[in-house]
Amino acid sequence: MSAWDAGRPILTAGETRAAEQALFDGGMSVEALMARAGAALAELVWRHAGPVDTLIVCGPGNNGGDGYVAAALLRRLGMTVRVAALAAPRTDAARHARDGWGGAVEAFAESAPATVLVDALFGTGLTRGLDTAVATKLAALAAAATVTIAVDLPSGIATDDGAVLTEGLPRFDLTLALGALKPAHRLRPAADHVGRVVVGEIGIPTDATGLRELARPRLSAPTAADHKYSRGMVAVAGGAMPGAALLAATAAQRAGAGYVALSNGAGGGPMALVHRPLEALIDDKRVGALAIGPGLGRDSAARDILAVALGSARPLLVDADALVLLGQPGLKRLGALEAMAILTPHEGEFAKLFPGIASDRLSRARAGAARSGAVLLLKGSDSIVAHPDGRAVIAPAAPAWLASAGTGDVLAGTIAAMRARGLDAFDAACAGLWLHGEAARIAGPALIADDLAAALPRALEQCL
Ligand SMILES: NC(=O)C1=CN([C@@H]2O[C@H](COP(=O)(O)OP(=O)(O)OC[C@H]3O[C@@H](n4cnc5c(N)ncnc54)[C@H](OP(=O)(O)O)[C@@H]3O)[C@@H](O)[C@H]2O)[C@H](O)CC1
Ligand SMILES: [K+]
Repeated sequence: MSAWDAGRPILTAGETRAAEQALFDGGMSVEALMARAGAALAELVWRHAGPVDTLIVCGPGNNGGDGYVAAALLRRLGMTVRVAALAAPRTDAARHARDGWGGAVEAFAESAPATVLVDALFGTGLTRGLDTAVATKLAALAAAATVTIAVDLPSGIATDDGAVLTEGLPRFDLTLALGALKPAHRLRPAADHVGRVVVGEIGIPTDATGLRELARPRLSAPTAADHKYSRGMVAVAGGAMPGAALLAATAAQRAGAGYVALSNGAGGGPMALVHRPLEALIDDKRVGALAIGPGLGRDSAARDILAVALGSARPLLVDADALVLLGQPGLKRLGALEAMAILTPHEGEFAKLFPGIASDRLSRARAGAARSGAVLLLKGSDSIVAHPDGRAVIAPAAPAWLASAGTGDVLAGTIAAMRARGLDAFDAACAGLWLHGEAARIAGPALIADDLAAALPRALEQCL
């Protein structure tokens, strides 16, 4: 199974509406779908919070409708549940749901807090930030609650680009994503507000998605028929700063490559690391991935090394300094390569390589991939892998301890190992990214890049 198929689908607001419409066209009513959403919400509240007093705040759209349905179901279970409305329902389905609740509806502005707060104010239909009074009240209700649950999305974040449109928005404990994840559940800063995300299956079709969540890769263990080259041969083109290239090379070894060679190294590193000149490596057809950038430097020698790498037919991974040196002519050459390359910029490198692409991170990653003809991994706490064909994968937040020197070099080496073992450029970037995040979890607080490389085998073990 490819990394693409394995990941959970992520739908934008528009895609969610289209998917729901497909159900309606097939004869399902909005009310029936809302009944499923409300049942999923009631079950979540019941299971997670138990029979404690609950306040469900409902907005005017179908997000509010889900809240009324859940309120009626929870009342039937004997729970003490109150409903407060920000405004009267504006859709037929939401009106129908409120009628089904039939109980008292408090005014949102005057509602008293409860142990459990359920936010059903706005979901995918939010078009702007909350009014200040609404935002202040929501924050006060959340602060007074023991458990906070958001329906589909915390009210006040944009569904598609991860923007937080509302100041003082609470951080929820739990979010029930209806039908599928949305980009805001994974893109920061919105993702900082969703807490644990549970997907409530309501039967909407998700096959048409171009976006998925990063999934654990499935990797085969070596068999008796394997030898060091069949397990993947990685070349790392070193330069001015040997430590960074050494980290990348070590990571490639620890990520399971059978043979790793480093050029321009200053010696040192594991005994199993082979030191060979770049010229000898680029003509070696057994090299399944050539990583360039970590420790390369930006001087004229670095430019020469990059030119040699770009002239080779080996599958390339371009990182760090090499991204900065690449420039527009280099980008053009990348797109024309036989083997699809992988670019791994952080935001700063991305901005230098793709001036003028100013948009949200997801759109930027996709535009960079399309413009370069390469798989692009935009690094950050919510890393994104984009394919030139438009597909993209978002990684769940990785440990913030990763913000430390050399961790990017480890990522480059890890991805190179995945590419050399035979994965295509997109799957290799996804697999490497997953292993990197998992290694960080294993390495724990105050990790340094060396620990990360050392933790890779245990991360790899989980994929076999
Ligand atoms: N579509 C379905 O059949 C189902 C959807 N589900 C749930 O529904 C929501 C999406 O519902 P929708 O009605 O499209 O949108 P919302 O409930 O999120 O809100 C739309 C209304 O809110 C107004 N609005 C938007 N932003 C604000 C704001 N900042 N302040 C005040 N009012 C706002 C908007 O009106 P405007 O014209 O003023 O923009 C709408 O009246 C989805 O998230 C699911 O929870 C069910 O799951 C299944 C069926
Ligand atoms: K909500």
